[in-house]
Amino acid sequence: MHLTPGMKVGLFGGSFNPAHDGHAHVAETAMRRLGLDRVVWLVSPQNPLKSTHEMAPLDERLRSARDMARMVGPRMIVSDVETRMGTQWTVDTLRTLVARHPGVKFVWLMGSDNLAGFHRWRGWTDIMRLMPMAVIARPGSLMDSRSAPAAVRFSKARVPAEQAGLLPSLQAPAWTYIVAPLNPRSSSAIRTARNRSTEDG
Ligand SMILES: Nc1ncnc2c1ncn2[C@@H]1O[C@H](COP(=O)(O)OP(=O)(O)OP(=O)(O)O)[C@@H](O)[C@H]1O
Ligand SMILES: O=C(O)c1ccc[n+]([C@@H]2O[C@H](COP(=O)([O-])O)[C@@H](O)[C@H]2O)c1
Repeated sequence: MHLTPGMKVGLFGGSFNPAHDGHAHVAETAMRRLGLDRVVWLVSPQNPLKSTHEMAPLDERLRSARDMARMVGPRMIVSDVETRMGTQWTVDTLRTLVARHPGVKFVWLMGSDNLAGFHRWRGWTDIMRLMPMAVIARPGSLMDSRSAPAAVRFSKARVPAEQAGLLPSLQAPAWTYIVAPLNPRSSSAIRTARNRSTEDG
């Protein structure tokens, strides 16, 4: 992936099983609100906290992410770097990318459902100290964003959403919670609908 020093780059990890317009919404919202030059869709070999059941092969998920990212625009990059690195842990991925791309201003992007369980991720406090983070609100997980253990632990590092444009240039830990217009799509709902239509017919 071609990134140059000074670029503001969102890192957007996901299973993308399959990709959908909720993902496009996260990438587009982050790009606009944070003023990002690029968003890298990191297609995960396997989320360590998710079941392997129903996980489509990587090639299929990469294709799905590429099709959706193309619709967002030319600033999107879809990457299988985690598979090539042989890691499924975000903290390892982020450490490697920071080391490989000196001077790039990275921001970790995720939906608000992941904020609730973020304290169960390996090395989560290290992730918070590695790069700023932007959380995009998602229906069904609109818990008070102040009550997640990660939000409590890093409450002093929270930046108001109105100042999200500053985030890529801030020293970590720094994070924001963006309540954009909500998008209800989920990969699991798409898989359920597909399975139902196969059974029906
Ligand atoms: N509709 C949405 N609104 C906000 N964030 C979303 C939305 N859909 C996915 N995300 C975020 O995108 C990232 C990747 O999500 P993922 O690929 O697991 O899709 P998913 O729809 O959550 O999948 P599943 O339903 O199988 O759990 C996660 O950080 C997730 O929170
Ligand atoms: O590193 C971890 O402990 C960890 C635990 C859960 C999820 N993640 C990452 O979070 C991102 C979103 O995952 P998912 O399955 O919700 O799309 C994806 O990049 C995963 O690798 C990472």
